[in-house]
Amino acid sequence: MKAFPPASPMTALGGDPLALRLSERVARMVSDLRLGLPVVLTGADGPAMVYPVETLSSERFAERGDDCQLVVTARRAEALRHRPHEGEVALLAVPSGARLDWIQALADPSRGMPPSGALPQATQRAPGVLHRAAIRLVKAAELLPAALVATGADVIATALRHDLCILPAADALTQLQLPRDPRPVSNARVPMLAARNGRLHVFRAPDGGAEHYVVEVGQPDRTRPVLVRLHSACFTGDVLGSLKCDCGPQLQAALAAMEAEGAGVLLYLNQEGRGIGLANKMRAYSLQDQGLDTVEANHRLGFEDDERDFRTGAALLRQMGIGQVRLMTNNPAKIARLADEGIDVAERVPLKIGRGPDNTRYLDTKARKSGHLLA
Ligand SMILES: Nc1nc2c(ncn2[C@@H]2O[C@H](COP(=O)(O)OP(=O)(O)OP(=O)(O)O)[C@@H](O)[C@H]2O)c(=O)[nH]1
Ligand SMILES: [Zn+2]
Repeated sequence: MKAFPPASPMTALGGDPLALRLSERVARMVSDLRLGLPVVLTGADGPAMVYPVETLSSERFAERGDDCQLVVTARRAEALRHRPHEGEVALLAVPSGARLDWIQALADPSRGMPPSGALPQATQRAPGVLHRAAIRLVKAAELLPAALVATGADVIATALRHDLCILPAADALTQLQLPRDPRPVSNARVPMLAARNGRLHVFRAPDGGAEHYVVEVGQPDRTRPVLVRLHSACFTGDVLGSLKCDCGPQLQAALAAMEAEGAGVLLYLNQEGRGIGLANKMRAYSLQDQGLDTVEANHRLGFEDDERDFRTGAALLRQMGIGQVRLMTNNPAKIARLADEGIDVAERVPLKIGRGPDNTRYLDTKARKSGHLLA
């Protein structure tokens, strides 16, 4: 077998500054998958070509080779009426004559459930690190959480011939699980309707991933707990004024409370749709229009209820020099995650606003299933 590029985390530290770091290689993989390109992961059973189900073209699908399996999350496998899976992912058989349409329908509930006779069988093989890494990669690309994994003798040769990204699956998985500490880029004064004395700080992930924003109101006293809101991006609620959730009113009320107290910090975390991305959130909304609640819809798509990583929020607070907070939230998980990261949550400040006829079911589901506090 031809040698393929080494990719240990030390790659770039040894000497050559142009050598790609592991984080950069993983970031490239994520962009390639969004483009519909395959990437190669190597594991205990050899190398495998990993194809993103959502963005795959039929021409590329036709080149996949015979030994091919569909990797989905355990949640999606259960939605496809497979027995409960213990691990994070499940492996389903792809018959050699399978059509791309059929595979995409298995990944995408908006295409309707295939008839029971057309559901795939589980494979005899147990999923491993390579399959977990494949799912984490497509999730990081904010695609439907499904990938085709194809093995064969010439995977590495093909990858080298076509300049495809190659990485050991274990390294990719480790990298994807690391916190991504954003770095400050720029900041400037932004007077807002709700808070005149505002300053917007832009932070960027070192791997080129999503930017996150910190809105600082006034000049918070860092020696005492700072009034803080961790707000996750909600294009529909924050920008469009959607009535399906309470995000827009919460955002404005948090800024107004900071203005009233004279100081505070709002983190605007770009983890749209509780971390699944806007396209998947709209898929979840379609499922909600068919009667599923917000948690069931995420599960039907193959996601967990909440895919956010609040380590980013803690890192932003540290960057802003804030160690103690009075957190504006109804979500106890946010308090727990910040505390895990060493942030002292001195007080929870409830943020009850924006309930209406269009979001009653959503807010009640969050209270019943996700532990949100009603008072
Ligand atoms: N997947 C999914 N995400 C949703 C849905 N409705 C709203 N969201 C997202 O949920 C997130 C709401 O985040 P936050 O405002 O931080 O709220 P929270 O976790 O409920 O907690 P608090 O508001 O602090 O009590 C945003 O990222 C929204 O885009 C939905 O039905 N499905
Ligand atoms: Zn919202």
